[in-house]
Formats: sequence, structure tokens, C-alpha cells
Amino acid sequence: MSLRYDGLVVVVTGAGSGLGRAYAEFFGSRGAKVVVNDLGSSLQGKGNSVKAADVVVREVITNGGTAVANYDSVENGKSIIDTAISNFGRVDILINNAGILRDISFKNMTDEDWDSVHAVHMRGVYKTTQAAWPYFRQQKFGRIILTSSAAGLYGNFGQCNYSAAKSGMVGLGETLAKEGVKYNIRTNIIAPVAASRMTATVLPPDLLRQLTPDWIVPVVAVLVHPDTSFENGSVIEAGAGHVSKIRWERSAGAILRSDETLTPGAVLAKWEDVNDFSNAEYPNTTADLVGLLKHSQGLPPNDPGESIRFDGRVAVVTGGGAGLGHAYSLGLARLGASVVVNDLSNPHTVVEEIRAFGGTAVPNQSSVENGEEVIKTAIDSFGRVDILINNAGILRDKSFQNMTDEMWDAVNNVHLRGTYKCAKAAYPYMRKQNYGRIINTTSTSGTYGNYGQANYAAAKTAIVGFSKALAIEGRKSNIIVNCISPSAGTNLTRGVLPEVVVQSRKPDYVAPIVLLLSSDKIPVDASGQIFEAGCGWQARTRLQRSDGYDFPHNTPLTPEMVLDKWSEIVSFTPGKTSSPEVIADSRARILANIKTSGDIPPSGRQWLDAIAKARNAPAQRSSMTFTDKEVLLYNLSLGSTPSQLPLVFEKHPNFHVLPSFGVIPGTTASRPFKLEDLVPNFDYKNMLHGEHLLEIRKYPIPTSGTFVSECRLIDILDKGKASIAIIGTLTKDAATGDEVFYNELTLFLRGTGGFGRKTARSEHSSTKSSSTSPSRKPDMIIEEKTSTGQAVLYRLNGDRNPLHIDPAVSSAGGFNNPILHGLCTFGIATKQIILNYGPIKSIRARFVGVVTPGETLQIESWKDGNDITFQVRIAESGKFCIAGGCATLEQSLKTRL
Ligand SMILES: CCCCCCC[C@@H](O)CC(=O)SCCNC(=O)CCNC(=O)[C@H](O)C(C)(C)COP(=O)(O)OP(=O)(O)OC[C@H]1O[C@@H](n2cnc3c(N)ncnc32)[C@H](O)[C@@H]1OP(=O)(O)O
Repeated sequence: MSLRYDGLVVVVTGAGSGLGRAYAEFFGSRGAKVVVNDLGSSLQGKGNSVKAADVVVREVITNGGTAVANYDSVENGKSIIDTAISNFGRVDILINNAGILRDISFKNMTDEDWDSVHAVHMRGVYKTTQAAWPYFRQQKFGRIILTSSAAGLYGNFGQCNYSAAKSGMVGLGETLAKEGVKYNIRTNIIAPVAASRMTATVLPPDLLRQLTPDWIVPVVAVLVHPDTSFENGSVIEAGAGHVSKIRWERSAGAILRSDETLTPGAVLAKWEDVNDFSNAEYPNTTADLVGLLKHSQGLPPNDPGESIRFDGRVAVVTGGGAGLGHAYSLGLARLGASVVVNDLSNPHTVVEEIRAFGGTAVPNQSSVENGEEVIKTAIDSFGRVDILINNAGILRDKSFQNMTDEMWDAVNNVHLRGTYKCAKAAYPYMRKQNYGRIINTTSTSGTYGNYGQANYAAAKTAIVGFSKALAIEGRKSNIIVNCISPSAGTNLTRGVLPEVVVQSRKPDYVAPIVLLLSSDKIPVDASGQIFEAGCGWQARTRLQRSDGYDFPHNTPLTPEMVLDKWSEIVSFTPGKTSSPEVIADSRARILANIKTSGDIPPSGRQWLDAIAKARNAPAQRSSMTFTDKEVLLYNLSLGSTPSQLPLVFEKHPNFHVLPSFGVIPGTTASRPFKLEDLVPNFDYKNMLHGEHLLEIRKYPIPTSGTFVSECRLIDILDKGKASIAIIGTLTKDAATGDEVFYNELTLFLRGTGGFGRKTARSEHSSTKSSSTSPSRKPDMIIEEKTSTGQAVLYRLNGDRNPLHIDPAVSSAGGFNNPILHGLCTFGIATKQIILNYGPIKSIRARFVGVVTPGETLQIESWKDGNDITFQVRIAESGKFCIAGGCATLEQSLKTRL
């Protein structure tokens, strides 16, 4: 099926370049009418030109499509959607893509840096989407894409503003997904890694070249197609051919008894349980708190654990006048902290309550939007600020359809901007002190989305991204930043939950984990995390990523290819998922695809996976017991004559085996893999011995005994028309345990290539391409004629490959006659080198031409120090059968054989 968009109207914001442009061109080419929105501004949001959108419109039209330009800011979303309505009478698909960057470290970030990013990424998205929403609802069809980013999902240094806004897309998208489902409006969130004007500043050029929008557009094309309604509220990561899905993962957590024994120390005692994901769930809503409460109430009193105190610490609690803020303020003060109780309406009662039990507290009545004022109270009163609990909040719940700008702004200003402002004001003091604990309040309505709370969900998930980014920046100053997602009966929830439920969810049962996160006892690596808590239960929430699918790099990615693999992309197969914690974890997966894909055809992945598995498989052990009979046979099969008594008579006092005997255990050892499972079109008849390395690690070589060998696959390299398998075998003497031989060989597998990326020999292989021979005449040329029965005899050493004896097989393999074993030629050459130069410790060679039994071998050799270079020519034809051979002499053994 070809995915088409005929009759549909697509609005793409920020479509003047990069990813947006690619979207516009794609949809234009597949039948849609496109509104190409672009402000025409430079990346920093300055300047204005109509060119960018016009150029793209012209391009769409030139390619036979239909498009109009719009030059409005997304903050004026209505005008953008009006352009669609006035030109095409409808709007079906909205791709929120526009964005700006204002990267700067948090310490240097200005309010303008914060606000401008949020105006475009958060408020702009809200404005365009809300303008399109009524049309979608009315026509009972709509597709929305929100653009997030790895920076939003995992946080990124220097991007507190951007990480926040991009994380906000998750909560907003999940909420719109829930609200839109009954109108057939699907909202999904894409986290693209693509080279664009925006990423050009943060990614290295080599990488950028591979991260084209072409890897993203087909994924979005699938998500917005009318026939593909399977994803809604999903987060999809895509880049460089890798596509995967992200979902929330929540640990089962620790359940403690919800009474006065629920203390920060008691939570610390259960910290492992809080962070244990072995029985995790994958929620899209709040935990079953009623059940958890019941469980909690049935438990015995809690283990008090370590004592946690805050003496000498100064804490600021925003929204500290009631509910959770009240519980935090009281808890901190009871444990020795000096507390600034911030509350817009009444901080005084809580301050009095604290003072009444001898604690230290001062009130602050500023709005959190004036974070400087809030923090100033701490500095003026106590000279420092160690702990900031951003807790203040308001609700303005409304369906997205009926949400007003005032509702959007009020909620975002208090929750998100307020959190930013207080953190920003406290940060310089915390840096100077080299100490800080910041706990920001998110919500399950944010992380999982909630009907009627688009404003709140966006703000609350934006707080998560902000916290993750700030955690990264703050770490080196010992500033630990975490998020709490509390479930408690407060004035905020009183409006939406029955009173009895509100009562059972005491803020006191959330406060202990928040106090723990505010303390010195929190492990340093517990920064940038989300914890859910309520009713005595505390758990951690993180993102989990499916293994996804890696598309090959040799074929342009199409939506049809993506659709075909969708079930694999979104499959969370146990054992194959990952839990990226930082942006590098996410990018590593995408970079891995760049590294491994090369020009891999679609079917190649199965072979590469099989090879990777075989390479990582443990070596296989096997043994070979031999007597003088095997030794005599080996020596004879390499042409030993009756006159060479030490080689042919076992009773001779100098009876010995030719040292290349080491290839026998090295090549007859059992292999832990089958070549037919690792390469396509494997055929035994087409397998040729390509290269061989033999190392002799111990002299004298026994003439009877048992060898134990361990064989493993080193690699398989795709050579295009063929592939080569590299196999390593280590052999030990079973009697002594000493290493005796190491063999590394390549098998040249004709007709099996083309499944992966054409590779050169990997550096780790010790048989790497043999050296060239010196330009001078050979120092020695030795001739040895093979016998016509040479292969017939040699095969009795163990390699009974019919290629060497059966004319039918050798003919099918493309040879006129059965051919000689490569290792027979190798053995003869080795024998001659040893006879003429002395014992060797290693020898390697490449087989470059076949030998027919009966032909004469001319071994040409050169000696340079301890190295003997050699090549073997077939005297009858003048052709080489071994090229670039090299042996290294064993100096410690002076005697010649
Ligand atoms: C585990 C226990 C296993 C026991 C093994 C037992 C196996 C035995 O029974 C089988 C045998 O003994 S067969 C007999 C011995 N071998 C031979 O006779 C092979 C002789 N060589 C040839 O015919 C060609 O060189 C030939 C066909 C090998 C290559 O020639 P071409 O197709 O012309 O290759 P070319 O185009 O030059 O190169 C393609 C890429 O392959 C690399 N290459 C070439 N010859 C190689 C060789 N001999 N070994 C390893 N790699 C080799 C090239 O470098 C090239 O790679 P790249 O493109 O990266 O440069």
C-alpha cells in the first residue's frame, strides 16, 4: 500500500528549512495541500524575510503539489490555521515543528532566553493546536504531531529552557491524545535527531551529515496517516534510520505504613525498593492509591532507619501555607531547618505553627513569578539557601476546546515559570555554597496526561525536562535536583476528588520522601529523577525505550517501509528494552545505527545479528587424542620420505612431528557455530581456505597425547561477492595445561557476500593481509613436487572435504580436478622453511591460487633478521598459490630439524 494524503490539508510550522521543509515537500508530493509556515527569521528569532516559506512553496508546486505560504509566528497560531481554512477550506494534519534555540548555561540564562524559547515551543504549539482543534473536532478527524527532543526527554546541558519546553510536549500530547480520542483526533510526539539549523550548533559535523530529515519524515508520515490510528499519545524517537518508542516505566516501589513512623529515614531504609524496576509497570495514569493505602495500613510500624536532620540548613518552600507545602515546611522545621514559608495568600499561620514548637521560620508572600523576592527572604533572614521545594501551584482545568489563553498562561506562569524563577534566584547561592537541593513538583496528570488539564500537564512535564537539565548542570556544584509527583489530598485536589479520598491521602505521607530528597543522605546519582508518592507508597518513574528498528542506510526510507516494521518499532520485548537516563544513552543507539548500517540491505540485518551473536558466543571446547600413528601419517602426508627416519620411524631417538601439525587440532576442533546460519547462500563446495596463521607456543611438540582446543568465531566480513569467516582456535596440551598452538584462519566463502557493509579486514585479526615480498631476488628457492595422491593421503589427517577427492564436487565447485588442501601446501612450505632456516614460532600465508595434486611447488624465500618472507609458485604454470607468506623464527631453539 502506498500512503497518500490526497484531499487532506497539512499545516507545517517552521517549514522554511530543515525538517519542516522536508515535511512540506513530502506531503506536497503525496497529494496533500500544504500550508508552509515560516517566519523567515534567523535561528535566534531575529530578522524577518518571506523567502524561506516562498522557496518551499515554489518547490512543492514545481513538483506538482499544492502549497501556500504563511509567515506568522506560531504565537499567532490562529492566523496560520486561518491560512489553511481560507485557502483550502479545512485543516487535517498539524505538524508543530517550528522552534528556536537559546542555548546557554543556567547560571547565565536570562529571563528573555527562557521566555523566548517557551513562547515558541510551548505557547506557540498551544496556539496553533488550539486553533486547529475545533476543526478537527467538527470533522471528526485530526492528526497532530508535537515535536519533542532527546534534550526534553533526558535533559541537556545548556538547554534548561529548551529541555523544559520539549518535555512539556509529552504531557501536552498525552492530554490531547486523551481528549481527542473520541473525535478521531490522534496526537503523537516525535523526538527527532536530525541535522537542522537547530542541531547544527550542538552536534559534530560528521554526525550531522548522516542525520538527515529523510529519516524522520517517513515516521511522521505514518503517524499522521488517516488509516493509521494505532498510536495516540505516543512518544517516538527517530534518527539515522533508528526508530523506537518511549513509554513510562514505574517501579513497584516501597510501601510503608502510613503513620507517624513514616519518616525520611524509613524511606531511606527502603531506597532500594523505591528504585527497583524488576516488577515495574508501564502506566498511563496514577497508581491505584486506594489499594496502596489499604496495603500500607495493614503493615507494621516502619523501621526508623537513619536519623535525618537539617540543622544549619535553610529551606524555602513555595506554596508552603497549606497542604503539601505545609507538611514540607513543618517536617523540615521539626528536623532542624530554618524555613522560608512562601505563600501568596497566607504563610503566617504555618510560620506561627513552626515557631510554636520552637522551630525557625519566616514568611514570604511573593508570587513565585518573583523568585528573586522569595529567595531574598532566605538570604536576608538566614544568609543562605540550601533547599528549595518548588511546590506552589494553581489549577485552571478546562477541556482543550474551551481553554482560554488566560488559563493557559496562569497555570504555566505559576508552575513552570515560577519554578524556573525560584530556581534561578537560588542557583547562584547554591553554586557558591557548593550545596543545593531542589525538589520540583510535577504531577501524574503531567507525566501521563489528563483530560481537561492540557495547561497543567504541559507545565508539569516541562518541569521534568527542566529538572533533568538542571540536574546535569548542577551536579558539579553538588546541587541535586529531583521531581516529586505527589498524590495527596490538598486544596488543589479537593475540587476533583471525593472528600473521603482527600482525607486518606495525607500530605504527611508524601513529605518523608521529599524531605529525604532535600537531605544530605540522598545518593548523588539520584538527581534528575522523578518519584511518585502517596499513601505511604513511593516509587520511581523513568522512561523506557523499545529496541525499535534499524533501517538500512543503502535505501531511502519510505513511509511504507516504516509501516511494515511498525510492530517491531513499538514492541517492548522483555530483555530488549533500554532505559536511557541521559541524552548520550539515547544518541548512542542512533549512532550505533550509523556505524553498523553502512549500506546494509533490508535482509542483511538478520545475518549481521546472527554474526554478532556467534561472535559473542562462548568458545567451544573439544579434544583430540593422538598417538605416533597420527604423527607418522601427518609427516607422510607432507611428503616425508623413508630416508627421513626421524619423521617416519617412531622408534627413532629423534622421532618428531613436523611443527605444522599444530594446524590439525586447530582445524578439526568443533566449532560453536554453523556457517550456513551466518551467511546467505552458503555452499560447502564454494568454501576455500583463504589464509592461515599458525603460532607454535611451546616446544617440543608431543608425539602422542591429548590436545584440548577452544574454537570461536572472530568475525565474518562481507567482501561483496564473497564473505570471509575468521576463526580462531587455541590449543593446549591436556597433560600440562600449556598453550601449544594458536590457529587463526580465514575461509573464503564464495557467493555469500552482499548482506552487509563491504568491510576491509578488521585490525584485530592477526592474519591481516600478508606482507609483500622483498624486491630482491629470493634468497632461496626450494622445489618440492607433490604427488597425485597427496590430497588422498592428506585428508586422512582429518579434513575430509570432498572437494579434495570427489571430481563431482570439485567440478561443482568450479575446478577441473579435486584440489589440494591449502594446509597441505602450507605444511610443505612450513617444512621447507624449518628445514632450511630453523624452528619457527609463527607462520602465516594467503592462498591465492589452487593447487592440483601432482604439481610442483616452488617455495621462494627471503630472510631478514628473524623474519622469513616467502611465496609459493606452481612450477608448471608459474602461478602463485601462496602469496605474501611470513614466518618468524624461534630464536631460543637453535637446532634445525
Ligand atoms: C575451521 C576449520 C576449517 C577448515 C578449512 C578447510 C577448508 C579446506 O577443505 C578447503 C581448502 O583447503 S581449499 C584449497 C586452498 N585454498 C585455495 O585454493 C584458494 C586459492 N585462492 C583463490 O582461489 C582466490 O584467491 C580466491 C577465490 C580465494 C579469491 O580470489 P578472488 O575472488 O579473485 O578475490 P579478489 O577479488 O582478489 O578479492 C576479493 C576480496 O577478498 C579478499 N581475498 C582475496 N583472496 C583472499 C584469500 N585468499 N583469503 C582471504 N581474503 C581474500 C581480498 O583482499 C578482497 O578483499 P578487499 O576487497 O577488502 O581487498
